[in-house]
Amino acid sequence: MGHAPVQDSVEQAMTTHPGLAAWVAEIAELTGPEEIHWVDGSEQEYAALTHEMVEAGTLTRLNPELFPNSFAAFSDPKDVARVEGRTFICSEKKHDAGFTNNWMDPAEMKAILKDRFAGSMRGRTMYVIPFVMGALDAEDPKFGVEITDSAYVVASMRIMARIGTDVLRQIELTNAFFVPALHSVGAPLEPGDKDVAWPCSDEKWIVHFPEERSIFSYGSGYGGNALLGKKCFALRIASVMARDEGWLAEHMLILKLTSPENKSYHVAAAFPSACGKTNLALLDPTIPGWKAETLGDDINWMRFGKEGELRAVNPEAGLFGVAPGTGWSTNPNAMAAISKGNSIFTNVALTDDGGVWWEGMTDEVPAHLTDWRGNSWTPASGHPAAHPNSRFCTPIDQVDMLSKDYFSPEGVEINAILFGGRRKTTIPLVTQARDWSHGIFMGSTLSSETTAAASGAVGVVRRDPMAMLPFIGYDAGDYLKHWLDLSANGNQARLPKIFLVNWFRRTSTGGFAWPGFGENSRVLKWAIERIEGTADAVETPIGYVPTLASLDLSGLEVAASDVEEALRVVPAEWEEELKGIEEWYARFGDSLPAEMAGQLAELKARFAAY
Ligand SMILES: Nc1nc2c(ncn2[C@@H]2O[C@H](COP(=O)(O)OP(=O)(O)OP(=O)(O)O)[C@@H](O)[C@H]2O)c(=O)[nH]1
Ligand SMILES: O=C([O-])CC(=O)C(=O)O
Ligand SMILES: [Mn+2]
Repeated sequence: MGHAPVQDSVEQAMTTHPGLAAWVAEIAELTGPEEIHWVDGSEQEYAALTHEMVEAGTLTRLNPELFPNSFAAFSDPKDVARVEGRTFICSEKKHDAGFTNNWMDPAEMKAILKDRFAGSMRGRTMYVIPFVMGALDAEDPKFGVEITDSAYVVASMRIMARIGTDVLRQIELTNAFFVPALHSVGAPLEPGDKDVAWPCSDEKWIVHFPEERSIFSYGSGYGGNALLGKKCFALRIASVMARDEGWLAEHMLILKLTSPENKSYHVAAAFPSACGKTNLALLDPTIPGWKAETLGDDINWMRFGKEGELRAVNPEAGLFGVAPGTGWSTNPNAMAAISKGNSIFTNVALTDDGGVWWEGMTDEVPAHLTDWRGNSWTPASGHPAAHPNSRFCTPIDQVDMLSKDYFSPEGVEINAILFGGRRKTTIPLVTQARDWSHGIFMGSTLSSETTAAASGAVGVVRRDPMAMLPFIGYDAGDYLKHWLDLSANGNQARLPKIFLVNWFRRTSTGGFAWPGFGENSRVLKWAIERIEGTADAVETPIGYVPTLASLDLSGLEVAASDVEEALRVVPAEWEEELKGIEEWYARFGDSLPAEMAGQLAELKARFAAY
């Protein structure tokens, strides 16, 4: 049963933190691994782990001349995305999970988890990963420890977060609280069993206990299901910490823009999964004289500073980006970062010379590939070579345009917040909110067509408040109230201006009305000119929309009529939209803040008078 070595390793006292030592011993006893490995985060350890995974067939080493120190992994075809239907918020009271979350009684859930995790690591190594989200020298560093039986998770966590011995020593030194995050792929090995390249279970449980701030993830090895510092901690658990401690944990990129006049601004933007955060975060502006630098591409922790200004930090250390659509023409900054190597790719296609490829990477499609399922592929195969949710996992410090402020624990002052979704109709390219409260309303009614980032149907319009629908760790109405209450304490004159954007509107002939990507710099320029009070706009019932002349379209090879289509406010479309918003707000019941109900009533009144 391997119990003796487990006890030995625990007693070799890898930590002086009594709570951590006890938790590790308890989990080892429950899950029964063959050995325990305390992750030190070193380069040697990474080299050894990736080497072992290559030997085991979990990783393919890429051609070092193309992608140095880089690997490709291929998941089980049933384990390719976050599983929202299997994700739970187990608060003591059902109401505290709200209508947007799956809930189960904590005691009932604990019993199920205990049963699933019992013996779940048999025949495997149990890794203990101390990690911190955000800076280790932050005023109040947010620690976690992930226990996992997946070496792929260890290697990926090393890219995505600060992990290892330095973090462990700091946890011990300050006797810090840490979020216990337990992960198992749920595929124990019995003596004589041969392992598979991507072990996982058909049954998946992604479970959060917000009151005790703990995470249990069973059955999946993929992305946000398994790299527990990311969505589970830095959004779901952190959103609850943020509510209790007076800050915000958001699904937002952070971007710094500098104008030709050398004035700098910081933009935060919340778009649902696979709706353009990484791309906007790594923006390559097409308008002359503007400079963009990135601070973050997925998660943003914000708090009010001493002067009541809203400050943002990115708690992550890597990019876990959607591969398809990331190419030299659309996102050269991401491509340059990836090309430096030190990356793990998951579910992309392999080229015959040992590199990787995905749809949209190059204009020219290779004549032959090995697709993500390991089959020989040609352009005639009739299906994509890379999975639509295939990902690159790359250290953020390989991004040439990384702002030096990324490393500052104080973060940067946010001047503008964008909310955006993927909508074929209705939502204009950009709309400025009338004021802060109206901006929160825009965020609370944000909608988007579903994508491959979560399992389930793709292309269905759903409401996604602040792009946080799958990530709010408590009641959604209380979450809106928290935004409103918190910002009331901020310096009102310095609150960011809020904008709603949609890069994905279609023309009547079906194509994208707006070219997107680097051209989105034109929209950001307009937003900044609105902050400065210099750009024109039309006041519509939904907010301020650019006049055609107020957008800088110089050098843009797009028909003015397409841009006009992108900007239109069509009352018939809004009649439908208002119905959707009403249905959405009805679902909040009593917990909808009155201020938001008031915003909806005002919007309806403005349309009635339009
Ligand atoms: N048409 C169009 N497509 C875009 C634009 N920006 C991003 N995309 C595409 O949208 C998809 C997802 O973009 P990402 O930037 O990776 O999305 P994300 O929000 O970071 O996604 P997550 O990592 O899942 O949170 C990719 O296929 C992109 O090519 C744009 O401005 N216009
Ligand atoms: O969590 C993941 O698997 C990837 C991601 O960033 C998202 O879905 O928003
Ligand atoms: Mn994301």
